[in-house]
Amino acid sequence: MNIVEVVNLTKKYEDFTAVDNIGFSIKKGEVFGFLGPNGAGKTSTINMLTGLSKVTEGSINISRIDAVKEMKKAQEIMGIIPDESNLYNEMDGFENLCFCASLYGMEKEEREKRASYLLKQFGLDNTGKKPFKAYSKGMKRKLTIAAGIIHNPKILFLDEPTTGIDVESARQIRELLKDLNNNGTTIFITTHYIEEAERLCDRIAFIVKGKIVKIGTIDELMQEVQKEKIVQFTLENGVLDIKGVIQEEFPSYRFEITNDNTFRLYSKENISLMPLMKYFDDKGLNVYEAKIVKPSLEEVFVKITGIEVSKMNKDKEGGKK
Ligand SMILES: Nc1ncnc2c1ncn2[C@@H]1O[C@H](COP(=O)(O)OP(=O)(O)OP(=O)(O)O)[C@@H](O)[C@H]1O
Repeated sequence: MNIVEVVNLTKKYEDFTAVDNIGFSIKKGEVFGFLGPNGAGKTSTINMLTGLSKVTEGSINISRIDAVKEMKKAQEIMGIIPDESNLYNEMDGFENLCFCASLYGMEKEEREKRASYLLKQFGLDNTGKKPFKAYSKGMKRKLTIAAGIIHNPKILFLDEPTTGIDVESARQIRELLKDLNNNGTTIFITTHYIEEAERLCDRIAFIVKGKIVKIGTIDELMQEVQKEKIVQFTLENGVLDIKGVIQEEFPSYRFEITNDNTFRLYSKENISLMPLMKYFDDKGLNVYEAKIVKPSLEEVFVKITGIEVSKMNKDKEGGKK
């Protein structure tokens, strides 16, 4: 079942089209990622989905609510984590969370319980009376996420949640998001980190210059560029003298030696391991490892979008955030 359906969505800033007639849906319970470089239109899209910015054209349906017409109602089931924190500098973590909870109408006892629980879950329970402004970037981001889920939203929207923070905090945030998702929260996340999209997302949309150029599960995206199946074998003995023999025995596979002990078989069809293993066994060749070789998501991204990944990260780190 789809929890989000977006059709023909467009965002214009005067004459400039930042989001150009995009459409996608998000299934209940999945982690859906928007992956794209600086200026691709990720923030403009998430801001329209969450009501932080006006839709120029198109429709957004969230949990059967027409979010263009009834955004307030749709927002009740959303958690929104913007790219910049919206918390109060002078308040400590507990006070900030209690304040957010009060905005959702939670009773004092309930909000204090929830605030304490989240501080503990996010590893911020030892910050005491420290005001938000004295938090590190990673701590700030964690508290901002905790505030965004204070009301147990059904769907969480996060705009680049790990950009510009330390590696350990980023790892903790990904773990927390995984836990939330395992407990049933649907997640929409924008990122320019390919590894992050690969680690977290069930499905990914590649967005470039305001347009979605591809959507799929990681396997589907990989298949897009991988025209042949590849299996790599590593033998304990050398492989140089078996090339001709294998090619003769298994003529439908293409054979390539990658180093002294390793070779690869390529085929348009599935490669069946059993007959190969039996063949090697009969010949007294010990297989040390047999593994399926898949392209990396980075290769897929570069091939589909034509954007060099190193360029994407550099632009971003030197960019506005
Ligand atoms: N308020 C605005 N007025 C005019 N142009 C805007 C405005 N906000 C964004 N843009 C432009 O729209 C395009 C998309 O920006 P957006 O912030 O949505 O991209 P993004 O993928 O989130 O990139 P980033 O990660 O750098 O924020 C960019 O060219 C940006 O300069």
